[in-house]
Amino acid sequence: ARLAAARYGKDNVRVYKVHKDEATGTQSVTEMTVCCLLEGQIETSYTEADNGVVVATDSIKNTIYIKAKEHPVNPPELYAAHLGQHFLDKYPHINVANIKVIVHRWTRINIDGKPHPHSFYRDGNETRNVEARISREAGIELKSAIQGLSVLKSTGSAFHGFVRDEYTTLGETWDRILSTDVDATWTWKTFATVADVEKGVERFDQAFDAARNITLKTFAEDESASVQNTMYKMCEEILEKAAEVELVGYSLPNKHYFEVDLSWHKGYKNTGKDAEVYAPQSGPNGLIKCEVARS
Ligand SMILES: O=c1[nH]c(=O)c2nn[nH]c2[nH]1
Repeated sequence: ARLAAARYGKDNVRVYKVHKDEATGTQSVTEMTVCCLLEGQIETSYTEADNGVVVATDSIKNTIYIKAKEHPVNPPELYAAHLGQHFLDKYPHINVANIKVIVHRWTRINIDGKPHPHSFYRDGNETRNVEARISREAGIELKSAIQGLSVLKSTGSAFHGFVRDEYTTLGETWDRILSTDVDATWTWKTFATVADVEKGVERFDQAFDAARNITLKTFAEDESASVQNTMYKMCEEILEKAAEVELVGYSLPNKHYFEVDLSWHKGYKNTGKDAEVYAPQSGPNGLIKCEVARS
């Protein structure tokens, strides 16, 4: 037998960092969950119980906190780059750091129309994520994402003209509910160094805001002919907006809402154009995926 692949580290490292603006007294908070897995000349720790090559996962966990103290945690793309590069700089035998940063939402509370200086609420399970691969050989590869942004539209979605054969029971519709949990990713050009990530660092927040706004606007305004076509439009717009992004992807569950026929009860009309009461389905669900490149 031979070791075909290996990476190890610490997962589910929860980190919180507060920024206190002395001038205004306003405090800002960031909460994230970090996974850091290392690759390199570590084979003998698996094959020969040689722990001399092992940077303990406990030390990796410590490093995640230390780098959060030393460096900004925003944007998460920059924090991930600093954290990953540390392992290559410190340990000659470590050649790749795989890092995932999941940033949770703490949205500032508005009290009587005024933003509160140090109070926040969790507005949804939506997260902003970064997956980074920092490699001695290939440089810094960053993939940013929005996950868990649940959206629904009560009309403005159709699905008809699809294959009809002896396997088909689904009726055509020109007016349906569309509901999904957005999982959008955008992959950046490769950065050679952390300095290159840092130069023009505003690109990351700008791309996140653009991706989120484009997703919501296109979802709301597109007279959707299918999930496929609507998500493709989102990809095109994000590519247009973010020059240094090379690839955009979506993975969207189609969370079905079934009409409930109530005609057996006093002849109630509740289907087609009279449908008001529906049965939201937990499963099965459609799952539509795509990746769109610049050209
Ligand atoms: O938008 C949709 N795309 C599909 O491929 C599909 N299949 N059933 N319903 C569907 N809705």
